[in-house]
Amino acid sequence: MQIADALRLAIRHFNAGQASEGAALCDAILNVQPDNPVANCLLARARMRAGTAGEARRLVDRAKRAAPDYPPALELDARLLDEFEEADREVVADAYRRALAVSPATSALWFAYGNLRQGAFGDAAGSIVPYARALAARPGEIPVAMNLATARLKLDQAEAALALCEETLASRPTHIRALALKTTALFDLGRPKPADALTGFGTLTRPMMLPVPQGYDSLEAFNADFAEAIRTHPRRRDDYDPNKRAIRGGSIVTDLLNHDHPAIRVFHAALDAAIAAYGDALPALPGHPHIDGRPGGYALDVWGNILRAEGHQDGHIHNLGWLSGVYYVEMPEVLREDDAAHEGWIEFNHPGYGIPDRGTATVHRVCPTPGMIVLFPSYVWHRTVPFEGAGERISVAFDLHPR
Ligand SMILES: O=C(O)CCC(=O)C(=O)O
Ligand SMILES: [Fe+2]
Repeated sequence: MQIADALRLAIRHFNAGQASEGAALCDAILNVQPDNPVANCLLARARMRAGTAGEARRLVDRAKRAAPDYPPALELDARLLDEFEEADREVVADAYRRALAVSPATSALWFAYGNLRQGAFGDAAGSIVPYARALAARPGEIPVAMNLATARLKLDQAEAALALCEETLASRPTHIRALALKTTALFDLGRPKPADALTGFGTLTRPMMLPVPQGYDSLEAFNADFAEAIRTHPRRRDDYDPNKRAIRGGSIVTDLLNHDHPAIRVFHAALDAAIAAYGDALPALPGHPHIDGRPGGYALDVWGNILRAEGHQDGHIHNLGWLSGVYYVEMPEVLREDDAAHEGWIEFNHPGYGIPDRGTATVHRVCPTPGMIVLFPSYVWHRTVPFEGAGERISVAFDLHPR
């Protein structure tokens, strides 16, 4: 087989998801032509996908030496520096600029460069043009539109942010991030009424009490067992990635229900009952994205949070859910209904992810008590207020993933 034919076949394999066949062909080509830039880059991309970045780096460097302006080599070089090698942000920025000079119509490169400006550089203004170029190359690309809307909100350009949200919602009316950013844009623009209608405090966002789980006389007795189950859970850990979790200080328990403990078993049924009661009480609001987005079935993702003094949750939303909620298991002494500082409370409508709170949002707060469950659409921003003093604040949060 000619080299050119072998490369075509390798590309066909990769495109069909047959990575090992594609890689075997690239290996064979590189045995004959070790510097072949196409084979080196194809294989490097496969290695990067598989997470073996060191191997990818060796292949990319070889491609770059053989063909310094070969666009895929420059693109892979930038992505390796950015995503795997923890390179200095200036080095990464240079690499993206070099890659963009030879591939000025590659949406993914502009998107990645915009994310570098907004993220590592904290330069929202510098991310606008890259995101706009990304959208020009791929109109309507939702992740780009959402990151651009986020940058617009940081720059106090709520009108432009709102337009981006509406554009996304036109094709995806229940898109969680678009609804969250839209809420903030509306508050920023001094239009609290439609924003409040999205949050629906008292109807869509509301506290209720958990029905007493089977086999227990009271929520108090249940919470004592449940707290013990959470504290001793085999997946309790402190070493979570702060880029992936909103919790600051404290421990988490992932996949909480997946552990054989009597309190966990009965909690699941009580939670399902509470969710069903929430659904039964939902108002008829035709055209409302939370109501229209109600799924026929759902899967539960449940995790635990153990916070100590000064621990808290930054403002966030739950991108994968339809409905989210928090059940309160054990609260420190300091939490009180009459606390003007709201220590340890949950607060709604303060945005997160670096989006400023311009003081125009309708902030709702709930003082959690053990046995309480607070439910809210997954697009409603929420955070917790840090608290001082002794004791642990144990909550169990969950998402309903549409199915
Ligand atoms: O503990 C709380 O009040 C909030 C928890 C939360 O928002 C979460 O775990 O996602
Ligand atoms: Fe949350």
